[in-house]
Amino acid sequence: MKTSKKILIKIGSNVLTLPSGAPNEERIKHIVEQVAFLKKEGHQVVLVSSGAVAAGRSKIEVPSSLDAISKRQVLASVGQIALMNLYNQYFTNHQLICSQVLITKESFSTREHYLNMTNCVEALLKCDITPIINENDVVSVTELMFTDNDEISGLVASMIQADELLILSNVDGIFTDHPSKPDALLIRDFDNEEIDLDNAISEEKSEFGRGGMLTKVNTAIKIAALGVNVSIGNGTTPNITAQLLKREAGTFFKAHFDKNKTAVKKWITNSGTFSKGKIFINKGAYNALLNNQANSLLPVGIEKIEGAFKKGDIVTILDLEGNEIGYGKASYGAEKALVLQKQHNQPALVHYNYLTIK
Ligand SMILES: Nc1ncnc2c1ncn2[C@@H]1O[C@H](COP(=O)(O)OP(=O)(O)O)[C@@H](O)[C@H]1O
Ligand SMILES: N[C@@H](CCC(=O)OP(=O)(O)O)C(=O)O
Repeated sequence: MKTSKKILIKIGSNVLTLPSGAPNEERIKHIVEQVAFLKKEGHQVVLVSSGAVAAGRSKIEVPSSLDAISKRQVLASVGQIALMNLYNQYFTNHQLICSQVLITKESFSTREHYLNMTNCVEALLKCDITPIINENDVVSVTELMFTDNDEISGLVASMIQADELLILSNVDGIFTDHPSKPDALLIRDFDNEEIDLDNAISEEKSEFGRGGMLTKVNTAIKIAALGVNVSIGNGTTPNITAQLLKREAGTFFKAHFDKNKTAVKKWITNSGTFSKGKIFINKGAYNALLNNQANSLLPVGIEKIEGAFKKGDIVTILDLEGNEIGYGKASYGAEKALVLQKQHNQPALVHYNYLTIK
C-alpha cells in the first residue's frame, strides 16, 4: 500500500461552528491536531474549509437594510479572517505553516486557469505548507457561485490527483433515510448498497450548511470515478480522519480509475458547470460517441447549436430529447459551428481527446 498519500479534507460549517454561530475553537484545534498527525505520517494534506459566513455572523450584526447579497459579502469578509486567524494560531502551535487560498468559479473555467490553480496548490505542498481553500465569498455571488464547498472539494481533489477525499459533516455518513428517522441505517460501503438516493436523502440542510447531503453524494460518486477514494464522515467525532482512512467509520466510495481519463479529460468532466454552449446531436452521432471507440464529434451529427461559445470553451453535448450525454472542449466557436453543422467531411467540433461521456 502507498505510504505517503495526498489527502484532501473538506470541513463543513457545522463541524466548525458552535450552536451560537461562533467558531468552535476546540474543534478547529482538534482538526489541526489531526492534520499534524497525518503530516508526521508522511502524508500531504489540503483543507477545504467552510465557516466564514457563520464566523462573521457571530462577530457582527449587519444592518437589516442591507440586501441578502451584501450581507453575505460583509459576513464572509469579516468571518474569513477570524477563521484563518484560528487556523493560523493552531498550525503555529504545531510548528506548521498554513496558507489561505480563496477561489472562484473562474479559477476553473479555462484550462489555463485550471493549470494555474493546480500549480499554486502543488507549489504550496512542495513548500510543506497546508493550503486552506475556501470560496471567495466576497466576490462570488449569485450565478458566479459554486453550489457549495463540497463541489469545490471534488474539483480540487481531482485537480491535484488526491488519493483520498474526506468530507466531514455533522452526521456519521449517508443513511438509508434521514438520520433523525429511527430505522435509518448508516451505509458503510456505498458501492455495495442499492440505494434510492431521491428517497433516502432529503433536501434539508443543517443549520449553517449550504449544499446538503445530496451534493456530497453526487460529488463523491463523480470523484470516485475519477480515481479518488472518497469518505463521508462525522467531523465532530474525535480522530475521525484516521478512522476514515482505515475504513472504520463513515460511508466509503471506492476509487475506480478509468485509464482513458487523461488530465485534460478530468478537467473537462469537472467543468460541466462552466459550459458555454449546448450541442444537440442526432442518433448517428449518439451511437458513434457511445460505442467506446475513440470517435470525435463531427459537424454532420450536429442537429442544433445553442450559446455563443468560443474556441476552447466547454460545451455540453445532448441528445435530441435534451438529455446530457457529456462535455467537450470546442475546437472552434459557435459562429463557425453553425455554418458547418449537418455537413459531411468537416473538421471535428470536439476532438476525442477533449471529449468526456458521462
Ligand atoms: N440520508 C441522509 N443521510 C445523511 N444525512 C442526511 C440524509 N438526508 C439528509 N441529510 C442531512 O444532510 C446534512 C448534512 O449536509 P450539510 O447541511 O450540507 O452539512 P455541512 O455543513 O457539513 O456541509 C445532515 O445534517 C443531515 O441532516
Ligand atoms: N464558503 C462558505 C461555505 C459554503 C458551504 O458550502 O458551506 P457547507 O455546506 O457547510 O460546506 C463559508 O465559508 O461560509
